[in-house]
Amino acid sequence: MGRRVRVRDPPVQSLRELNHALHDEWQQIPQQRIRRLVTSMRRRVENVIQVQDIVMIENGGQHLGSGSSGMPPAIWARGINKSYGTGSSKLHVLNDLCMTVPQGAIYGLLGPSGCGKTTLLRCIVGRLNVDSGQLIVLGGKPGTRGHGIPGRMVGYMPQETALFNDFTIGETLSYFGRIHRMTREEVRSRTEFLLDLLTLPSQKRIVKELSGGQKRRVSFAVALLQEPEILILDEPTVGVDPLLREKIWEHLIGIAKHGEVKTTIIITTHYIEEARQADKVGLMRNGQLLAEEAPNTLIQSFNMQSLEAVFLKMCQTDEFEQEAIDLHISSYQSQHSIAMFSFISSSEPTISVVHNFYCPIGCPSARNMFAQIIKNMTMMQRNIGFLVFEFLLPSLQIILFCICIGSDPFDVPVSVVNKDAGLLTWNFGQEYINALSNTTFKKVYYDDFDSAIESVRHGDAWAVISIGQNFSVDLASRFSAGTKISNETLDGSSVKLYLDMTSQEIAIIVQQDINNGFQMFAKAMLERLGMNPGLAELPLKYEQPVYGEKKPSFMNFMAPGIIISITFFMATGLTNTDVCDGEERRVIGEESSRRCDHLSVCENENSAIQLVMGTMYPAMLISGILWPIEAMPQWIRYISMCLPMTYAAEAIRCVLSRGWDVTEFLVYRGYLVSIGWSVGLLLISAIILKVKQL
Ligand SMILES: Nc1ncnc2c1ncn2[C@@H]1O[C@H](COP(=O)(O)OP(=O)(O)OP(=O)(O)O)[C@@H](O)[C@H]1O
Repeated sequence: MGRRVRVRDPPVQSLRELNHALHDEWQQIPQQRIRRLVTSMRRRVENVIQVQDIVMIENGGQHLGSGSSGMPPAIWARGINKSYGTGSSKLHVLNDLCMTVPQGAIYGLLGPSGCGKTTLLRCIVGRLNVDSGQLIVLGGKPGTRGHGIPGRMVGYMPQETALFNDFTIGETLSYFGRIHRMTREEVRSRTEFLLDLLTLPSQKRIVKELSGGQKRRVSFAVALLQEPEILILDEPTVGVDPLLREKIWEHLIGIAKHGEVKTTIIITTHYIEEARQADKVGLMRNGQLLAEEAPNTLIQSFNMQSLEAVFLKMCQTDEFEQEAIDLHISSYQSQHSIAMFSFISSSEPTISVVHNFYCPIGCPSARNMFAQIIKNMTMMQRNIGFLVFEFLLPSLQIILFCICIGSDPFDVPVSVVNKDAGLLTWNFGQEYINALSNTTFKKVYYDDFDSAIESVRHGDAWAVISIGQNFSVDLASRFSAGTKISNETLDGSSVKLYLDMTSQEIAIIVQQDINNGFQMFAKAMLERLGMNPGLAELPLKYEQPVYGEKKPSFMNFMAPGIIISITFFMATGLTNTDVCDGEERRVIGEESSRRCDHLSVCENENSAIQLVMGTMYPAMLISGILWPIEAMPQWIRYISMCLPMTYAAEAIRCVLSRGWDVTEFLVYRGYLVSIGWSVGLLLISAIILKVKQL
């Protein structure tokens, strides 16, 4: 066991001195013990410091009431943890992180790539919930209903631009203005100001035609638009030239220090030196803040020339030194907290970079819905091709469906071989062939049987109708000889048919019309013999159908399913337009993705479309849209009973074919099942999105 470590109240003048003192002492001690000590000290510090305490501490133990020094911090985080994934793939990103951002301060959040800066910002704006610890933003927990975060109070500029590519700059700002309930006049004057500040081109320019840097500036303008109380900027100066960067910083300092409402700003940047202009910087590594000080204090403490050097020094320290620094900060905080917070309160108000537009989870407000409608209309207007695709193409599909589906085949080529020698003046073979429909069949005559069969084999005809040499004689015998008729006569009086059965629809029509032709021929024969032609008919009588026509059409069966499918595809296409550029979505993008369940389980719109395509066709098949469920195996029928389209298609079929109204069970069941599925999927989407946010 190593020596017991007791953190005394060392008479040190600076963090650096404390670090050295502790470092020397701890070199002898096993690292595991130091880790435990660090954790325990942190807990003790966190336990004693609460938001109210900070106010007290900042004022040297006295509550001074209102005024800048008496204000609680804009952001206060203690011991927050956040991880992604579960089980062995769990990734701890924020580890017991503590952070204090005073109101009206500019706070530079610095750290190597992947250390968790964006994750922290997402927690602050309420896009992610922390796993544990306390996080208070503007006096409340982010994401709490009615708190305003996410919402108008916070402006968030994510790393990705997250803009609507087909919008102009002006339309983009108007859209977000509507979301934030700004008046037209407010939006107009802010637009003018921001275009000038950020040296953006004309507001009529379309976003997708802008350069990368210009897009980022539009994104920045969106974050500044409603003059939020907290502005969070995730690398806002990437791709921005030094002059403009300077101008942006001037503006940030202006709104943090001189604005009517002092804005708190948190800014992440890879240009470390620009963070010197911040009131306070947080140096982040491995999900923790190694230091949180004014830039100059840090530089002096570490005896370095630049903030970048301090940053590098801290990042290059090995694991042991890292923990020593953590420990000295913890002990420093616990033992010198009054001094530290006094420093904070005595410093000028800081700026932190925030920038967000997220609405609280739940139903979008009427205002937001209105903004959405305007946005969708603008997008459609801008994209005529899309409009045609989404609305005209489905209509065209329905028209094409009606034209192409359901009619009987006609002009079907059949090969005829008639060798009938006839009887007296009659040639029954020819008369039978004449009785065959000239609409359905296109008769091609052959002299020999082999050539006729060959024509079917080559795909030139769908059937061979072959009539033997003694057909007339044998047929006459067949009708007159009664029971004494021989098999040879029966065979000779038969028309031989050789069909290509590869197309069921054509084969059925060919067979049906060949039978009908024979009945016509038989009736004509009986009439000529002075007998009742009705004798040629089957002793079955199909009366007027209860529903539908005597000759049903396949189209009538298919139409309901096709209407449902097309409607579904239209809805899919429309909801996908809500997705904006970039992985991050601002307010409305979030809400629209909440609305469509397929997006809630997919990372992006392409995988959502693939998922829709992949699930849509099996669902259509099983729902009895293309073929009756009654013709499917029993186990498939059980599945189809669980699918929404089955009931919807049946309901529409009942309305269209049977003329039923909504009071009939099968019709209202279709509506109820569809509504139930929609509500269920919506709830699942909301839950999935909520869980993803965790
Ligand atoms: N949605 C997510 N699911 C799983 N892991 C994630 C997710 N988002 C971020 N991470 C991981 O969390 C860690 C911290 O990511 P984060 O984006 O917060 O870092 P960062 O400090 O902002 O990096 P950079 O400066 O490069 O933007 C990284 O290892 C990243 O891969």
